[in-house]
Order: sequence, then structure tokens, then C-alpha cells
Amino acid sequence: MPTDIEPVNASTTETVRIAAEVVLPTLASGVIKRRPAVLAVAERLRLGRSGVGLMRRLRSRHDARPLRLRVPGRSIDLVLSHEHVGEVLAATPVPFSPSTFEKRAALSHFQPHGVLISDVDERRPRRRFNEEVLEPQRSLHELAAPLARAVADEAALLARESELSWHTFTIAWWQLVRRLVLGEGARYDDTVTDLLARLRLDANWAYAHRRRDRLHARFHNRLTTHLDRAEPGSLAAVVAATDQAGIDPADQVAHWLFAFDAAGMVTFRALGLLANHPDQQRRAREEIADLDPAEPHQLPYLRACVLESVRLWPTTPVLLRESTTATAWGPAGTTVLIFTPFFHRDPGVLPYADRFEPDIWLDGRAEANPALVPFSGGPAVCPGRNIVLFCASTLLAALLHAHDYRQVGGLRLDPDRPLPATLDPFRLRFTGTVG
Ligand code: HEM
Repeated sequence: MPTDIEPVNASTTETVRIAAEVVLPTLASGVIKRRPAVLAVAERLRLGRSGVGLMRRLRSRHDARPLRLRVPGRSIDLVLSHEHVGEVLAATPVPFSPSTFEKRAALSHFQPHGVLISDVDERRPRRRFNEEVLEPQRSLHELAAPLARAVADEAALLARESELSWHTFTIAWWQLVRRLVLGEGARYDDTVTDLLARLRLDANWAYAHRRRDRLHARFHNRLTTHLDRAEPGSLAAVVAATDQAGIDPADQVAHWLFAFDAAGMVTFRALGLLANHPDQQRRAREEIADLDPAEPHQLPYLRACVLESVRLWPTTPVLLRESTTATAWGPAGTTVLIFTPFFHRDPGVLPYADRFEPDIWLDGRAEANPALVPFSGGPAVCPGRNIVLFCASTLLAALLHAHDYRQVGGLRLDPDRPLPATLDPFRLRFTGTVG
């Protein structure tokens, strides 16, 4: 039976609890750049669990109708129904625009003309540009062959290390990302991604931090210099060959570099899942047994493992939309808030909520649920998803080819117990033995 869309008003207590158990922990952990110290505390105190429990109680109390939070001067609706998630995301960008007050405040620090914070008219050419370069509809990008070789090179360097920590992983990961996006000439240019990291730290504070225009100009110029080289085999070459009318390409690329950070965490967590789940690891090894990891492959099972990593620990835990006109959800300007960790881990609906179950991405179970949206959904779905799945699965294939990984640091992922609501990737450590 369809759920009524008309929002029900939250009590003051409910609003305060949503703020304390859902919104604040999300903001504190760093929405644009993760804060390792806060993540470590969140993991230790198991903070994520209480937010999901609260959301379940609210859903049953209010028959899954949207909950209008009591926030003076704002109309903010919290989504409680799986079906409503799909409906809102499908109705993007009109009447539900992805460009919201909060996102404009944060992302304008480093990508003032990014697609995600564009109004409806500006959005069209920017979205088209992103799709033409990133090719979201293709599981293997036109650059899959050079990308796979780059992944294999970096994986070979990682495989030389006897211990794989976040520190060693992230050095190789950023070399890889700069190479994929900007070309070999940017592989060792830490400065460009360090400048972006500083701007992203500012962005965590949204409008509460002043915009540093000089710092942004330095980043923008350095990025543009790399893009101008248009190195064959990199996304920069595809950017140069794509129509740029109405676009600031550097702003789109700034988003890609930012989003590849999340992809690194997702890949590292996926390695943690595989290292602790022998059955799933065996399936992954069967998939790659006869393959050369330096060549591009579809790798459906490893991709499903990566999708599970994002389902279990979404890197965009809050999806926001802002209505462009009056709708059943409220007046124009209403913010619609989708808290994905609740929908991705809802034990009332998903029998596998807290388990590592890659098969849901292969047998139609995930597709049948409109609220399993690790890469968002609808017309603003992440255009980078296939590149991410390709890079992450290819890197995992190369690592598993080289070694058997055993987890020696960070929170243990026991396959016989519910997986934790928060997994701090920065403390994960593995040792590799030749498999
Ligand atoms: C694990 C890694 C990633 C995840 C989980 C992810 C997820 C998402 C999500 C959930 C959104 C929607 C955000 C919203 O509605 O507020 C989004 C948007 C977007 N993502 Fe990703 N993303 C990832 C990596 C990437 C990468 C590497 C790229 C580029 C190479 C990319 C490009 C974009 C762009 C351009 C948008 C804005 C789309 C639009 O507004 O139309 N993402 N992503």
C-alpha cells in the first residue's frame, strides 16, 4: 500500500533527538573531508547504531510518513519510507533539486560551479559534460586499458609492503587518482591534492568558514595546468576533447578528485570485508584466478563487494534535495533529508542488513529496493560510479592476486556477528603473505 506523502509534524523532542543522533554525528565526522579523530570515537562508541534505531521507531510511530522537523524558519522533511526515497530521487532536478543551501555552503569553497550545486538551467550542460567524460553507462570506460595498467602499477608497489596501513595505501591511491584523472605528469604532484584537502577542510564548516579565494585560485591554476596537458590515457585528454560550452572544467574535475577520496576508503573497507569473510574471499579469488589484473575485466563479484562496502558504510550518509516549487512535501524551498545508513541497514526490511552479502547486487534483491542508493539514484545518480567500481575492483583483484591479506589492526569484522555501524578506515591494517 503506498505511503501517505503528507508530512507529519515532529515533536520538539523528536527533532532534538534527530539533531543529536543523526545530524550532529554526521556533521562532526566531516561531511566533505573526514575527521579521523571523530571517526575513531564514533567507532568506539558505536554511535551509528542509535540513529538507525531512532529512525525505525519514528517510522513505525508515524506510519512511514515524512517527518517535518521543528526548525524555525525552515521547512525540513525527514524521509522515513523506502518508496519515498526512490520517488524523491527520481524527481530530480525538478521539483527536487540536488543543489541545496547546505551543499552550496560547503562545495562552493572548492567547486563554485560544480554540477551538484548548479541551478536547473546551469545544471544541464554540466551534467552532460560529466556524463560525456565519465561514461556512467559503460561498465568499462573507453580508457579502461590504460587505467587498468595504472592500477596494476600502483598495486605492485603496494604489494611490496609487508604491512598495508591506511598511510601506505593512501599514498599509492592518490598517485593512482592523479594519474587517472590528470595524467602521468601529475602522479607525484601532492601539492594539487593537498591544496584541495585544505579547501575541503574549510568546506566542512560550510558558511561558518570564510572562503579563501587566493587558496582556491592557487588550486584552480595548478589543476588547470595539469588539465591543459591533456595527457593521452587520462581523463584530462577526454575533458579536452569534450564540448566545454557553459562549463568550468576545473570545477567538475575538483569534484572528481574530492570524490575519489571516498572511493579509496570504500576500497580499503572492502579489503577489510574480504580479509575477514573466507567464503566471499574464495568467490572473489575464483573470479580472478585466470585473469591478468593489468588488463580490464568486468569483475562482477568484486564490484558487488565494493557496492556492499558503500551500502554498509555509505560515504554520502545524507542525501539532500530542495524543492523548486510547492509540492505535497511542503512549500517551495523545502529540504528533503534522506539518511541512507538507516535505509541501507534497516533490519525490518532487509534480512541481510548487517551482513556482508555481495550477492544482493547480482541477483536483483538490491535493485528491487529503491532505497539502496550507495551512489544515489535518479537523474542525479553519481556519474562516476562505474569508474569507481572499475578502479576499486581492479585494485582489489591485483592485491588479492599478489597476497593473502590478514587484518592486524582496526576494528575486527567478525562474519558471525552484526557488522559495526561505523568502520574507521584509517586504523585498518593488514599483513600480506604470498597466496
Ligand atoms: C565510492 C565513491 C563514490 C561514491 C559512494 C559516490 C556517491 C555519490 C552520491 C551519493 C552522489 C549524490 C550526491 C547528492 O545527491 O548529494 C554523487 C554525486 C556525484 N558524483 Fe559520486 N561518488 C563516488 C565517487 C565519485 C567519483 C570518483 C566521481 C568522479 C570521477 C564522482 C562524480 C560525481 C558527480 C559529478 C556527482 C554530482 C552528480 C550530479 O549532481 O548530477 N563520484 N556521488
